[in-house]
Amino acid sequence: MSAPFAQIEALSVRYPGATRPALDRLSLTIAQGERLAVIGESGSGKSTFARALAGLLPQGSRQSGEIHWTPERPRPGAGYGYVFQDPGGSLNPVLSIGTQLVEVIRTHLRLSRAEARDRAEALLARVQLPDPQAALARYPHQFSGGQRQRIAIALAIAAGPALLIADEATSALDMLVQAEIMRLLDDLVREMGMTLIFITHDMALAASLADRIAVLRDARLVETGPARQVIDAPREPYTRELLAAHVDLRSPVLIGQTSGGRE
Ligand SMILES: Nc1ncnc2c1ncn2[C@@H]1O[C@H](COP(=O)(O)OP(=O)(O)OP(=O)(O)O)[C@@H](O)[C@H]1O
Repeated sequence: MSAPFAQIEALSVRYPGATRPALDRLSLTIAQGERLAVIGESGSGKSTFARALAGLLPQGSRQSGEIHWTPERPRPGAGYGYVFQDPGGSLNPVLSIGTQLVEVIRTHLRLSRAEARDRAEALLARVQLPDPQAALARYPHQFSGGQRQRIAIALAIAAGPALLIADEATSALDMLVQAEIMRLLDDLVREMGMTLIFITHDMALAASLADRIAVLRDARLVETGPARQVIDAPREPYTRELLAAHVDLRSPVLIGQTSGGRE
């Protein structure tokens, strides 16, 4: 394994007023540049794990255990970008796309307004948004769900983060659009050398995109290993159950098989 990016030791999280932990003594090492898929049923703690890594837990949550970051804890912007399931989580409905991108870019990079605008347009082109120049002047509601997610990705990567966290980034989208967005994320992660942590219900996506898979169940990490090994030879009965529930897993995945333009 290459150098560690985050060494997580016995990480537990309890939300305010909750009787049970949402994450229970999770230990895991994330390598620099790896693509880690976190899978598990609804409520198993996947988003809690992602939020804890990003320091985005709600106020009053109790977190214990340790996370050792190399070289240091990533901050929003150049440290990490976060893509939420609902692009509404990242987009401000009352500001134009250009204003939002330029603000993020200027907060994190020393660029003039004109340079930031050029970069914003280039980012929109990179996430394959049609007519990026015109898109800068538009507002979030003027785009489809898939396009909004592309814009949210552009915002998340605008400052060139070392880590990208994608929390069910495609599950609100139809299958073909999902595949296109995941392919885009895959390309961006390779191009920019980012570490990727992506949360999904979808074993097929995890199998096609991840180097490693972590399986959560009831707040605990039940299995982790190289993606192929977890898929082909799961150690835990629970992982086998998850796999069995995905009858389509061994059929060809959509990533790499679609062409743009479905949004
Ligand atoms: N803000 C919160 N306050 C209290 N409890 C919460 C909060 N967010 C999540 N929980 C609880 O913590 C547990 C883990 O939730 P989490 O959202 O991490 O699961 P998940 O695996 O991401 O689920 P999903 O796939 O449905 O998003 C669940 O029991 C959930 O109800």
